[in-house]
Amino acid sequence: MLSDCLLNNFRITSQIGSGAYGLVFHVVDILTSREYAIKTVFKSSSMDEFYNKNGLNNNSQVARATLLQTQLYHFFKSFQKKLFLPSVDLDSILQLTENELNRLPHYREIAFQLKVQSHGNIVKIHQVLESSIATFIVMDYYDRDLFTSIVDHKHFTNDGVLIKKVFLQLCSALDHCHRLGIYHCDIKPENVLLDRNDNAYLCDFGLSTKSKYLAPNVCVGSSYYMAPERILYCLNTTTNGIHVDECCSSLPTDTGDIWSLGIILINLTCIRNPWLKAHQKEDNTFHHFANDSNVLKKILPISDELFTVLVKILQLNPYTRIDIKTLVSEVSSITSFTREGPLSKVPAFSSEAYMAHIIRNENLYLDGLSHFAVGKEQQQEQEEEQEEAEPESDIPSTYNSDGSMEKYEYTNNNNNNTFLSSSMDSTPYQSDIDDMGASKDCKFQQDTLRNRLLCLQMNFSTLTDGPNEKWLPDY
Ligand SMILES: Nc1ncnc2c1ncn2[C@@H]1O[C@H](COP(=O)(O)OP(=O)(O)OP(=O)(O)O)[C@@H](O)[C@H]1O
Repeated sequence: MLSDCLLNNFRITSQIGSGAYGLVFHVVDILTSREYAIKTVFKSSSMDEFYNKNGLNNNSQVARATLLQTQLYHFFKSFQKKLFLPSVDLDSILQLTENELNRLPHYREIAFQLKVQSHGNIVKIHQVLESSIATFIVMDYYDRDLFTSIVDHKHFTNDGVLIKKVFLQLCSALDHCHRLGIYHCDIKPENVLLDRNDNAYLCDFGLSTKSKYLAPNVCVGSSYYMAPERILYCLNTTTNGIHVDECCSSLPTDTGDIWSLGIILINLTCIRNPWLKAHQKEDNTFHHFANDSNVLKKILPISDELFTVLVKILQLNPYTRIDIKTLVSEVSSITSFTREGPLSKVPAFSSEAYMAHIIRNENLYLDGLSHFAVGKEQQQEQEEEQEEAEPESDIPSTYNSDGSMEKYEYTNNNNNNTFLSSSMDSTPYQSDIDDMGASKDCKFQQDTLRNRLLCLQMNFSTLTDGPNEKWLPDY
């Protein structure tokens, strides 16, 4: 419905996702032909107005997505399908105070992602465009998510090295977020994207928080992946293993993310979830696991080695859960994921292989090196054995012949200091270039468009002050 609509220099080609408050589109930059994803986050005030005006209730997810599409379509249509919107200076979003973020909750997601996106395994935001009904977040585009890749493409069933690579990259990204005081709180395969070389990128910071501690039973996240203390936190030491003296009004947030990593490790190795939710009263399987962790070995085809690691992750007591650094080290050195089949034998990562896969987080890499130095000879032997056993054609095509990965080019997008603190009217307006698609080869018009976009960069204060106040939702 929205295909062929133009948003600045981005042509919308298709819708690729939808969530509670927004829609995600695949777009192509008509100036560079590069692909991007644009996440459209609707302002709740404009949503409420729309629902009220049309006498609708906004409970169903499908109904919401359809209504969001309709609302956006009408918005584009009123500007002849060509919107020209100002971009918000990214640095100014990073400077927003807690008060300002409370007034603009959808900017919290953007601010947190901007804060951590220097890490190579986190989806990068390039621009934020503002309009009266929604904020448009321009991000790098990846055509697969981890869920589709695991479940539909069965991409990991035969490749233990790939499992390690993706999982360790994810650990690295999360460790980076935690070091910067950002806790994701919605780690799940749908929120991990993959590029053509099977590198992982964490996205959707919509539920992330800066709170180092959360109250027990704060139900945040997605049910399969949520830690037990977020669902049902009870004081009974005999059923949940948490010592009474450790029960308090708040529990660490980071260990909740680590629990979710454990479920993802099960997804990657077994293509299934262990339980529907970590609720002892409502989920029988989880209830049995809480009483005896050996249940995991009965319901999943996991090796003893993987079982040992999983038990350290899926500790009911958030204080005794494994930390990310140890987790990285243990998963790196694992030699079997399953009891039988292609994942029953996987190579332990040498320090070189580890470096090639996890180079994106220097802290994690440098601190983890000592672990690999010890067992290096043994690992070399294992690798040689592996080489002998496997024909060269079994090496995934995403690796170079020496086993290393293609270098990821990270370009820093800190060119926003060119913004003008413009006091212009920020109402979206139609582009005065008649057909931007047809003007692709015309350098003059391209330059005009570029200049136009540059001039339209604005400081956040221009959105929150004066005449632009009308863009702010009514909280
Ligand atoms: N940068 C991207 N590249 C490609 N696809 C993306 C990108 N960002 C998001 N998507 C797709 O859109 C879906 C929804 O995105 P996202 O999770 O950010 O939105 P959301 O509104 O927070 O959704 P939810 O409410 O389900 O968490 C993702 O699961 C993914 O499939």
